[in-house]
Amino acid sequence: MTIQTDTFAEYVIVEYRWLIVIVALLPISLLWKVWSTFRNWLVFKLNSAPRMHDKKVKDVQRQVKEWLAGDRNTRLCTARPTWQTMSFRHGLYKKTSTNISVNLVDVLEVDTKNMTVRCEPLVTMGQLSRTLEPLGLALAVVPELDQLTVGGLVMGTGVETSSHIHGLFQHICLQYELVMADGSVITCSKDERADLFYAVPWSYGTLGFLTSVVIKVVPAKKYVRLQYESYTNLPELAARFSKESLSKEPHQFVEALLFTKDTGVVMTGDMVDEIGMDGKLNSIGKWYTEWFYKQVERHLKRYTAGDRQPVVEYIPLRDYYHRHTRSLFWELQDIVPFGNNIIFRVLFGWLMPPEVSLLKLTQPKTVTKLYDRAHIIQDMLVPIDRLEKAVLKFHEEFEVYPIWLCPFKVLNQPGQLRVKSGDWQMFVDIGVYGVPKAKGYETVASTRRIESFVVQNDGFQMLYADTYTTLEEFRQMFDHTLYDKVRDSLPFCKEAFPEIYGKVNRTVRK
Ligand SMILES: Cc1cc2nc3c(=O)[nH]c(=O)nc-3n(C[C@H](O)[C@H](O)[C@H](O)COP(=O)(O)OP(=O)(O)OC[C@H]3O[C@@H](n4cnc5c(N)ncnc54)[C@H](O)[C@@H]3O)c2cc1C
Ligand SMILES: NC(=O)C1=CN([C@@H]2O[C@H](COP(=O)(O)OP(=O)(O)OC[C@H]3O[C@@H](n4cnc5c(N)ncnc54)[C@H](OP(=O)(O)O)[C@@H]3O)[C@@H](O)[C@H]2O)C=CC1
Ligand SMILES: CC(C)=CCC[C@@H](C)[C@H]1CC[C@@]2(C)C3=C(CC[C@]12C)[C@@]1(C)CC[C@H](O)C(C)(C)[C@@H]1CC3
Repeated sequence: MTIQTDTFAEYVIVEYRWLIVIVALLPISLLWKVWSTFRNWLVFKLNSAPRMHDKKVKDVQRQVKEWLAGDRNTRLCTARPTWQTMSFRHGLYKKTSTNISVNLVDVLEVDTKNMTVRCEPLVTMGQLSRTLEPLGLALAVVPELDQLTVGGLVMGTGVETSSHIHGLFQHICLQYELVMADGSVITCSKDERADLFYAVPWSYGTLGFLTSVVIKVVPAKKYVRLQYESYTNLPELAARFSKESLSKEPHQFVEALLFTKDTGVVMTGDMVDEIGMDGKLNSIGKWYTEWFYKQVERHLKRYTAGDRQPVVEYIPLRDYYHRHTRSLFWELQDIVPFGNNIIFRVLFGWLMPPEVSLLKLTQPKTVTKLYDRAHIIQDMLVPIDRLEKAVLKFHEEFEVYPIWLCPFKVLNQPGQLRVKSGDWQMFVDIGVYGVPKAKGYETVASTRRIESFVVQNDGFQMLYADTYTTLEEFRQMFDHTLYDKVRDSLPFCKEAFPEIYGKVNRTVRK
């Protein structure tokens, strides 16, 4: 890790964090994975979940009604411990609010006729892709870290390399079932209580408690045929990336990784059932294989060394979906520096990655301090025509590589996201995760400058990471018109839940 430390103690804690990870976290993570995989399998096989669902929803209602009957001097939030979530920080509001246990963890029904899956909010992406794969199905958008939950992705947001076709996670959700602040259970969809349906995404649990979601699925095939095209010039890379994202007949998956300001690899993929003659099988999910982004970097190096042929590979579908899980994008290299070493991979690779929740739970204060000072984790979402300009601005302020680029469509629907005109607008997610090398980098000031760049360019920010915006700026970034109207109309809603900003701003997150 290239972070500078002030004291020797800090140095030891940071440099040897891997020791704690190897000795304690990986074995505990393994036990947890074995237990939860077995439990999910058993519940789904016994098909007990649909019968239990109503009972579990009633229990959520009971808790809300108890709060209603009391003095109501606290607000409500889910009881999911903040260390278990995929957000970067711990939400302080959990300590001061009444915690409602929404312990709903099951896939309820796969409807192959209507091509939907109904599931409960704590179902994870890994669990869903594992359940759907044997049925020849997949979610239309599979946010790639497999500990992400359906509830978090609905109430926050989810984006993936098929989002240039299907939109964000919210755009593949067809119906929500919620327990409201008055204790009632309601469902909403585009045809039933449409205002509520469109206000739920990005509401961060401030309208009601989600208890089930109906999500669109698509037919799946065995492999993804992935083509890697390397570039050594940003305008050319940006042009190729945009053209593919906006094409009338685009590839099913589009993604790019930038390794410097001027070099990167554009990846386009399609599902196929057979391995063609133009490429080899690459099972990137196997425990001994090199981390995915390192493999991509190798293609770029080969290209700059003079081998100009685009490379084609066939990747098993589920391996593709979870391609960034094993290395948590490139965040794990700072925590387990030798994690990608061949000997480590062969011996212990199957234990990776440690559970993010356990990493969060055991994070020493010193590490938090260092991440505050010298680490950036942000996903900024800007219209795709600003891609080049945005990369240059990110380079100036952060200089962090790799940069993740993922195109996504925002449908022109009511809600928190603004679209200029037409039925939809194409955006790009620019993900920066790592240690900034830019001269004069200062976490708050640099992030504030990027935030205002994003607002000026009609973009917005993912809220699992830190936002330093003021309430006014936040309301400028996200359209609150429908959200405010819905909150005004829902009984007890304002008493029960803070505004979104009250749950995501930096001062309520530790
Ligand atoms: C007890 C145990 C023993 C294992 N032994 C071996 C072994 O001998 N050889 C071996 O190859 N693997 C081994 N693994 C790892 C496992 O086979 C692979 O990680 C597989 O991808 C996990 O799939 P899953 O659905 O069982 O688990 P999951 O619970 O879905 O995943 C386990 C972890 O692997 C990650 N993961 C899941 N699928 C993928 C994927 N396709 N690509 C990238 N990451 C993924 C997830 O992020 C998760 O953290 C072992 C795992 C366990 C729990
Ligand atoms: N590829 C991608 O798209 C990625 C997305 N992310 C982000 O990660 C987050 C998801 O992480 P995850 O750990 O799954 O979710 P979290 O537990 O962090 O939940 C996120 C928010 O959703 C609310 N929420 C979750 N479940 C319910 C429910 N049943 N009812 C009401 N509110 C609920 C939470 O409310 P409360 O605070 O009350 O618990 C919280 O405000 C999202 O913000 C997502 O954008 C992160 C990485 C990648
Ligand atoms: C939209 C997309 C694709 C987002 C990808 C986000 C990932 C890079 C994020 C999600 C969770 C995340 C914030 C996390 C971390 C790194 C970046 C992650 C993995 C780490 C592991 C960094 C190290 C920290 O000590 C700590 C353990 C708290 C966090 C946990 C969450």
